[in-house]
Amino acid sequence: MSTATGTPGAGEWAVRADGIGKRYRRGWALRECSFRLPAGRICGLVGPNGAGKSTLLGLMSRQLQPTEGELRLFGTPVDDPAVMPRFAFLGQDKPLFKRFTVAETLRMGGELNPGWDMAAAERIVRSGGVPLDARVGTLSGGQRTRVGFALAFGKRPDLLLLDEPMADLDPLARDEMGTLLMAEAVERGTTVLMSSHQLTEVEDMCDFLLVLSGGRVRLAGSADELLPAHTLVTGLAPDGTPPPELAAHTVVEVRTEGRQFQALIRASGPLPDAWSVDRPSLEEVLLAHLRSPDAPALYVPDARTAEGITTP
Ligand SMILES: Nc1ncnc2c1ncn2[C@@H]1O[C@H](COP(=O)(O)OP(=O)(O)OP(=O)(O)O)[C@@H](O)[C@H]1O
Repeated sequence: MSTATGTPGAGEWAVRADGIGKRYRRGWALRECSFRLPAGRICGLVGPNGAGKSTLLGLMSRQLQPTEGELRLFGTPVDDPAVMPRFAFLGQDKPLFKRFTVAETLRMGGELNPGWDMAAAERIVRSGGVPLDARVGTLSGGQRTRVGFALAFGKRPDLLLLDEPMADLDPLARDEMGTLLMAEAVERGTTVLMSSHQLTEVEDMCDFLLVLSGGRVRLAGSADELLPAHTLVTGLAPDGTPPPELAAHTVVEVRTEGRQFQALIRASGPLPDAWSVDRPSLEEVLLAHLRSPDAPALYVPDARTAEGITTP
């Protein structure tokens, strides 16, 4: 609920992280992560291998405990058992009992989860033509993923945490599961946080983005705001080096090829007329940030916690 002042109430943030960090024996996997994710969004969690995505999802799904900082789901601290019914987690390996039939698996879901929606779970399984009497061990990877989705959605979570759940699917099954995921999430207003290395999938499905690199947040915000903040500029680099005028802007990435440069920037003022200016695609913005892990971070206001995060 919004308050009278229009400030969102605590429950409107599906996730709120204040300075969270996670240290393993080898070192920090996540450090000083502060962001918030508004409820009802489909958020892509993007970052190179080892960026900390699984660790972050592990903290949110209570499989790991933060070393520092505070994490809240819908305003409730994540270590409070009251958050348990509010989220469901689905990872790459689906922990299903191979000897159970699909029907038995869904029944077990019902026994473990008080608000279980058997009709929704069966609909997801049936729409993929997965026989209810088949043993889970005999299903294909794609069919098992569908059963995993049925278990996750049957729980009727407010927050669905997905750690590359579609990585083992063929393009057709991926597309089907993506459509199913969006339809179910939109119908119920479920917040989804989904890690993926497939940038086109992120571009197609997600309206909010969280980009991690080296255990830190690099981009956080709605695609609608992050995208227009970036500009792709191209121009001449006569001596093979980027022009000094770039220094007036926040440069995410600059590349030169022969006597030309191309840069993804966040413009701080007018650009030289000699440069050609384009709007980048979301994939171009994401790729540039993945290639330039040290580029200055950007949080749009909705994603910013009250703590002073400085953004260029
Ligand atoms: N159980 C663990 N013990 C020690 N170090 C770990 C453990 N899990 C992850 N790490 C380290 O923490 C860092 C972040 O790993 P994490 O799996 O969270 O990244 P990721 O973004 O999910 O990567 P990927 O895209 O490869 O799945 C890496 O350096 C990794 O080696």
